[in-house]
Amino acid sequence: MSGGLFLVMEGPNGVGKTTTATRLAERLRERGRSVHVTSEPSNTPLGRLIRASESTLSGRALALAVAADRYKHITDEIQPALDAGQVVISDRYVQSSLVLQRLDGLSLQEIWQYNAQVSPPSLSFYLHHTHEVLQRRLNHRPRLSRLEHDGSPQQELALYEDAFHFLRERGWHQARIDCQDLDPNDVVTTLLHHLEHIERA
Ligand SMILES: Nc1ncnc2c1ncn2[C@@H]1O[C@H](COP(=O)(O)OP(=O)(O)OP(=O)(O)O)[C@@H](O)[C@H]1O
Ligand SMILES: Cc1cn([C@H]2C[C@H](O)[C@@H](COP(=O)(O)O)O2)c(=O)[nH]c1=O
Repeated sequence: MSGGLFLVMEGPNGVGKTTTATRLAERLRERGRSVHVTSEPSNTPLGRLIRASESTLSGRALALAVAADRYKHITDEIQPALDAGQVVISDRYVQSSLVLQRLDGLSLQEIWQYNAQVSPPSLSFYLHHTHEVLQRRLNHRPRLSRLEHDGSPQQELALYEDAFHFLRERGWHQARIDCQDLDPNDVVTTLLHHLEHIERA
């Protein structure tokens, strides 16, 4: 992708994607960067429809709806921000589909078919934690989504590992961040080290 820098925050439910994306944006802004934080499903009528249909839209229909939202997200929001030289941080992207749609019964190959034409990010951060901590965080939530309820942190972690290897074989730039013993600021410091490395390259 041309222009700015396209970063993606991935990892199991409750690992800290949203927290980390927000704090990374703050730290980058302090360094004078212009940052656009976004998420998938997108904050558009289609993305909001997908979120609102979470309990009823499933399997192939959900996989296709999420992929359609992603292509529109790229053309309408991500690419224009990159063209304007911004750093774009997306809370969830393709690795999420390779996990969540698999939990919903699809194969990696089918999910990839729907996502094969997307723009690869400059760097995808895969946040990782122990299943015990993830389960504890989910236990504190007032309600769980259908996929959070149907899956488990252990299952999700195993599928995220598969997805990480699957994307690596396809040449995606990814960094696996072990968040154990790291508070949110430490996680962001680790991400910034990775960014310095890719921006030097
Ligand atoms: N590094 C961290 N250390 C301790 N707690 C954290 C850390 N990162 C996030 N948390 C806490 O974990 C909880 C889940 O964080 P967050 O909502 O950012 O996760 P998420 O991955 O975006 O979740 P979801 O995928 O379900 O939306 C929050 O209570 C947050 O404050
Ligand atoms: C990106 C993406 C999202 N989903 C679904 C799964 C959840 O219902 C929401 C994401 O909500 P969260 O607040 O970020 O946990 O969207 C999906 O099924 N597949 C995807 O690739």
